[in-house]
Amino acid sequence: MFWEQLKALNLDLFNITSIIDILLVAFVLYRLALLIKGTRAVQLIKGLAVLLVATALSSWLHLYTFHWLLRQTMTALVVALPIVFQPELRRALEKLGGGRFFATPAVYMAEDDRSRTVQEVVRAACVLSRTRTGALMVLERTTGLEEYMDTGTRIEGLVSAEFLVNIFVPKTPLHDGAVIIRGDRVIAAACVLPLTMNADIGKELGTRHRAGIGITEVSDALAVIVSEETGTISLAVEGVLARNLDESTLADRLNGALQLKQGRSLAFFWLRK
Ligand SMILES: Nc1ncnc2c1ncn2[C@@H]1O[C@H](COP(=O)(O)OP(=O)(O)OP(=O)(O)O)[C@@H](O)[C@H]1O
Repeated sequence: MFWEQLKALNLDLFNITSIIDILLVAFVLYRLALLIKGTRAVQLIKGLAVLLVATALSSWLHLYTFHWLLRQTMTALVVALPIVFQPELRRALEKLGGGRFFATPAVYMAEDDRSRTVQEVVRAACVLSRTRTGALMVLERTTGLEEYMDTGTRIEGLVSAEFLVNIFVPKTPLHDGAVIIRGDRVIAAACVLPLTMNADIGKELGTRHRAGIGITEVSDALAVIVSEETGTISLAVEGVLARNLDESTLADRLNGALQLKQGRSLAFFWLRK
């Protein structure tokens, strides 16, 4: 039936294969873009694009010596890149082998699973707040946070409030640093995050809050911070810190921020389901 419809549309096998080909390439490029977004590989790709354009232009304008110089630089880069980016390449290959290339970020999860994750994170934050236990929980959205996960200890356990509370118990091995959550999994704990350099942030805020804000400046992640000193719960989004949140406000904001932005990657969302 489907086949006949396609024939009626005058599409031959070559065209169908081409469509599949294009879709596959688009899918792989999209996943790669997600993987490198927010990492130092982005700068590298921008640099390479500039070099490529300059090489093409120099050839077109017959600037032979300059063109020769650029070509030599490109050749040297092809040799140097695998060495410089060895950790990133290894990580990408490990992911591919471990099936994590296809892991689902929370924004692409089914509504029920996502709200369960939010519920558990909020419950953990409230318990930690009551007991004045310092905590930093990062929820990955579309930017890959692999490089920060690698600074901590891999866990890959299902998110639950009890589990999260347990991680932040003082003097236990994983309590220092941040927990990073992808979808419904705690991927890593004791992770080191970049500190914000924003001078406008209150002097009373220490490194936990600065690290929480910092990660949201270099990625689209969300950071839930519980203060050890005051027990207050804060949420950092896109470099902005909302402080003193109560349970329902935190849940609303997390749910809102994790919802798939309208019109964004709906085809991919469908693929994930
Ligand atoms: N770069 C970082 N990445 C992740 N966690 C960090 C980082 N720097 C500090 N931390 C965490 O923050 C803790 C220190 O918090 P600090 O008291 O300086 O911050 P704070 O913002 O004042 O928070 P609190 O209100 O809980 O005291 C460290 O023990 C560590 O767990």
